[in-house]
Amino acid sequence: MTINLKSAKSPWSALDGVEKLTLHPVKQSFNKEVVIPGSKSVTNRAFILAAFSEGTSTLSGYLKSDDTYWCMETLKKLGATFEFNDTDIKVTGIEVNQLPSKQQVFIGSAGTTARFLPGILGTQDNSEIIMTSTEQLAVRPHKTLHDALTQLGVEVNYLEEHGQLPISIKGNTETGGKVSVAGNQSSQFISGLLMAAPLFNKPTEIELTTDIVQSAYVDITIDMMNQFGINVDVSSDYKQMKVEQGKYQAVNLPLEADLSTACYFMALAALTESTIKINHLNLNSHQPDLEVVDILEKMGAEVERGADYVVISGPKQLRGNLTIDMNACSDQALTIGTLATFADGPITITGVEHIRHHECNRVSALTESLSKLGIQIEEHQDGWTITPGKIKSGVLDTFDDHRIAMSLSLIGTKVDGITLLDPSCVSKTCPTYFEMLQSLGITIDYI
Ligand SMILES: O=C(O)C1=C[C@@H](OP(=O)(O)O)[C@@H](O)[C@H](O)C1
Ligand SMILES: C=C(OP(=O)(O)O)C(=O)O
Repeated sequence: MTINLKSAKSPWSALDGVEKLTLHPVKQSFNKEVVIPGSKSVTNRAFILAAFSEGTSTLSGYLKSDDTYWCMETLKKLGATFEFNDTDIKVTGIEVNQLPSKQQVFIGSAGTTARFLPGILGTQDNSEIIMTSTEQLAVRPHKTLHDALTQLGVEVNYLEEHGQLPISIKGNTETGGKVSVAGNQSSQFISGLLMAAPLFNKPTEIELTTDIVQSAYVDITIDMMNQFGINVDVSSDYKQMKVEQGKYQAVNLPLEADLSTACYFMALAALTESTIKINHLNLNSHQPDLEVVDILEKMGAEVERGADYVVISGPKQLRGNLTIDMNACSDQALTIGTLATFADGPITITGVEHIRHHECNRVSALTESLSKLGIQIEEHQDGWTITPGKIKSGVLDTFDDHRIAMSLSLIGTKVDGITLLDPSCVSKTCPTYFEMLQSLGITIDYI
């Protein structure tokens, strides 16, 4: 019998009990501002690093969503304390080697927690942690990370299916050294090895056997390790990384807004001939989805880049006849794929084969969804060619995938009769997503 759960719903989820919703097209273009919630990627890194730091960190602007809730609950069960108000959270770190001797944790559907935590847990002596998840996360790729941790002396055991969650992780007194690992399935494996590295007993050298997908997420990791007092030595081609032993030190840190979430609002402006100003955006951020600003500009949107904001204004007609390699910012492949249906010529998206192993098989899920709406979409192993055409109304599955739901919702702001099933799956990273659309004047019927 499986100990994994079906649902990642948490006290921070929204739309409890809402089975579906119907969006109504925008009647008139608008000019509005939005403030985007905190970044999932930055929040979960900050929670984990703070939980393994000496002292108490204060984190402001953290994200409240399913992924961050289960990360926090897991760290609390491991001994970290979290005291929070609406904007700040104070995290007091776990004493070295003071993990519970045996503990079971549930991490929801968060790829970040699944890949960032096992290594760190393996640095602590005398403990056995059982990591369980949703069924969705259990079957995503993990084994490459676990094999690398085994090379470094961590004991990882599969409790049900080989290569899947749940796992048990046992700490050891002899850890660290050299490890070779592939980065072409998930950048999160590299981030997880890096975050654990300073806490191993020996200095750690990581050698990459391939390029890294979405490598900017590794930059975010290195940056945040720096902020918590640890330096990483990286070769210019990212193939060699060295980390000396050290202890993370508590910090006071404002956390960045989620640029992946921001993209849906930028896309909305581009699509509806509207103007949306996104406030409190770090335009020097490492978050790779910032590249969408340039993609929208290529598609004809007007962009104003301010010191800490961006304004996107949509054109009368989005441009197509483009081929876009989205390997570096693949969380947004679905967003651009959706916008492509409204362009003036076909758009080909390449480089995103690895998103077949995200929350769902995102490549085939978009093919299925757009085909259902009558759009011509040719699926490739690493993306699609999407040819704009007349779009029908329809009831669309969201595949328990927040990005499928948020991307397909954009179609409903242009086309009558788009209904999304299980809209609360947006709670993985943005529980307030549909409320934010409503605040921009979009009418939504909840059923
Ligand atoms: O490190 C991170 O915070 C993330 C890395 C990426 O995952 P992969 O590298 O597994 O594609 C990205 O898709 C995910 O949303 C967040
Ligand atoms: C792939 C994603 O999530 P995760 O952090 O679970 O990998 C995502 O948010 O698009």
